Amino acid sequence: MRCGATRTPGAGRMHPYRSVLYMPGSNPRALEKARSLPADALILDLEDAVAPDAKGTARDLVTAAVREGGFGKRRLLVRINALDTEWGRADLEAAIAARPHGILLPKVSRPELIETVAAGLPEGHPSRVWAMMETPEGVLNAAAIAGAPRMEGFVLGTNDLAKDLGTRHRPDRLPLLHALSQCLLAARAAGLVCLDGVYNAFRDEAGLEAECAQGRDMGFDGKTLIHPVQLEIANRIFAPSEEELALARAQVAAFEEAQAKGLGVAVLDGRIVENLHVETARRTLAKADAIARMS
Ligand SMILES: CC(C)(COP(=O)(O)OP(=O)(O)OC[C@H]1O[C@@H](n2cnc3c(N)ncnc32)[C@H](O)[C@@H]1OP(=O)(O)O)[C@@H](O)C(=O)NCCC(=O)NCCSC(=O)C[C@H](O)C(=O)O
Ligand SMILES: [Mg+2]
Repeated sequence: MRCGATRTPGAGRMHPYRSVLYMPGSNPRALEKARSLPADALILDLEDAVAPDAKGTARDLVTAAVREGGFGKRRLLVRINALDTEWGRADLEAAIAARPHGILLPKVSRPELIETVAAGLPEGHPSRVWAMMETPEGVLNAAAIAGAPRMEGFVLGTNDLAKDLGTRHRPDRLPLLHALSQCLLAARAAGLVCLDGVYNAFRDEAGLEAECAQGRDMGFDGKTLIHPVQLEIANRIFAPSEEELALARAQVAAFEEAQAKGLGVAVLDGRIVENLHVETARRTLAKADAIARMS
């Protein structure tokens, strides 16, 4: 999907990630409901959404749900507790045994953590590694983390990041923009998926829509979400619009026509269309196809 990435895209890159819904692993009703919700991916959470005395139950529920399946084309990530907590090692072992699409590690600050987890995945194991980017040290090490083995994606943890940076929450997210951009740069350089953080006020539709549009314009693949009511907005904002698709088709057609005449550049409505624009156009069309395949 990310044709401009410097690494050959894996199968995960061909999947849309417009909407990625967290659900507490301790909530069987939410786990069941998730099988029919219109999310591109799900994060079955064992970390912050789960109270300490429910950690063991959540681990059992989540791994049973992954094994049972029934989630259709939705990709499944299991977010485990940090390996230096009392639950982390058991979570990792259980997640490896359950074989979700991705194992999401919280509060990743250094590439060595990814290397350790990747080394524990048996040869040919299907799970890829994902990193929560939510500590100042992690953001500073983003390129090294992105380049670590088995990595497939970054998830921005904007709540933890704001806490550690001491920033205030602002609608324009100005205090976080440097960190968001740095993680995006690192992810793109390594050909990874990159997902924006959550919008906490889940009943505030206008606020969510604005933040999704900002994340989309920055280049994120999609938004992480905390409540099903947020799905429609993320799915709509992160999908190519009809206007974008029409432009993409026209650019491809104009360029192919120019090429047939032996030209390297086309002109469409007074603007040049070069190879690189066609690459973007084809990516837009491929994204729409991938979204269509979700239903
Ligand atoms: C925020 C919530 C606690 C609200 O829950 P609730 O009051 O139950 O909401 P509703 O009554 O409106 O729910 C309506 C129905 O939808 C289901 N539901 C609710 N949330 C989810 C969900 N996330 N996934 C699936 N289904 C969900 C309810 O079960 C109801 O179903 P029904 O019975 O059929 O009517 C709750 O939404 C929630 O717990 N959300 C997830 C919170 C979470 O995961 N937080 C951790 C991730 S965020 C984070 O950690 C970010 C990062 O690390 C950072 O640092 O930024
Ligand atoms: Mg967090």
